[in-house]
Amino acid sequence: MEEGVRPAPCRAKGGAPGFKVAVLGAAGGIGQPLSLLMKLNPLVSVLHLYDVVNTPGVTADVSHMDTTAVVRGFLGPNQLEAALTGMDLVIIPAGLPRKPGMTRDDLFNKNAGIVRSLCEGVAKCCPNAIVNLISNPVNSTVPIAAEVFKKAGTYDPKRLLGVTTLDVARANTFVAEVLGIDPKDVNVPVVGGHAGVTILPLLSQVHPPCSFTPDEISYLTKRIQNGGTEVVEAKAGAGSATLSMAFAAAKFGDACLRAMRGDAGVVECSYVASAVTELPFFATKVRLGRAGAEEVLPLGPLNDFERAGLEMAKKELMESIQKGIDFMNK
Ligand SMILES: NC(=O)c1ccc[n+]([C@@H]2O[C@H](COP(=O)([O-])OP(=O)(O)OC[C@H]3O[C@@H](n4cnc5c(N)ncnc54)[C@H](O)[C@@H]3O)[C@@H](O)[C@H]2O)c1
Ligand SMILES: O=C(O)C[C@H](O)C(=O)O
Repeated sequence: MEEGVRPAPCRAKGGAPGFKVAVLGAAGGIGQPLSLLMKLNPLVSVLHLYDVVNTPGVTADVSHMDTTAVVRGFLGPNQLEAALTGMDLVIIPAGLPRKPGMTRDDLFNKNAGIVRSLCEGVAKCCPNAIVNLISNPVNSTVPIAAEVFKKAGTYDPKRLLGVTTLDVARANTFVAEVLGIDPKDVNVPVVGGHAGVTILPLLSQVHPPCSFTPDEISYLTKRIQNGGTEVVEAKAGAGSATLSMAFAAAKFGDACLRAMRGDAGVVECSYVASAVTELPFFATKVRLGRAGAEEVLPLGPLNDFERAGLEMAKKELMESIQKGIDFMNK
């Protein structure tokens, strides 16, 4: 018979410098590869993995990677407070994913309550943590989180960031394919929100500067807006983007940590409280700093096609934002 795992007779290790990061929903399709990627991040000294199922196994597995971060697992609501206490960065991919035929908004009824309870935990146990919110529908879950923090008296708009990095990753990939260059050399700002027409790639502002034919603009805009659905349909009922999302979340989390360390010039697109439009939340480039989204950058010059897209995006976004706010005030 195999011997059980006994506590190691180890000598005390001095706390490694670095940040304490929690992943909520760590046993899920995104959560598992995201936990692996955060365990690889040298800026992370402590990694807390929380879920309502399967965290003991995921934690045992990830903790055997010989990288610096100390990994601890937490299972179920009774352990949420322990998972969150002392955290600097909380990444939230908890909640249901889409199946073919569903919109992200169809997830609202299940995921709104999950995000509310997790954010109540953040407000109580680590009110100064920076929150990276992934759970869909992001256009509504970020306003829900803001309302939770307002009710708790802990709201700092700079610290609440909706993760739209996957839209940028897709835009960079598809644009690079059309231009025949390496995606790592491409940067496409994607603004608005994270669903359908609210995902607005600014192809007039692509770096390196380039121009597209009307056909290319139409193809690229549709493909970027439809990227999530492309994966949902390809997975045919087995969920939505997990691996590319874990990659994108790890990239965004790393940008937040570098900025928290004091690195200058860290700029990423994110869905945040914003005065760039008349809407209370909007995704644009933001400059990240020690306190989170320290500066929300303007849209920059838009062409006629993008201006028309912006109007469509704002109409849908307004409804999604209001739905989130209403959920918290009913
Ligand atoms: N922002 C984005 O760009 C983006 C991209 C992809 C997916 N998503 C969203 O991310 C979410 C997760 O997707 P997934 O594919 O990992 O789903 P999944 O079902 O594989 O995993 C979700 C995990 O959340 C856990 N969970 C459920 N309720 C919880 C709670 N109260 N507390 C903690 N954990 C809880 C589940 O147990 C599960 O392990 C979905 O809402 C999906 O739509 C967002
Ligand atoms: O499309 C989804 O439902 C998941 C996610 O929002 C994505 O863009 O891949």
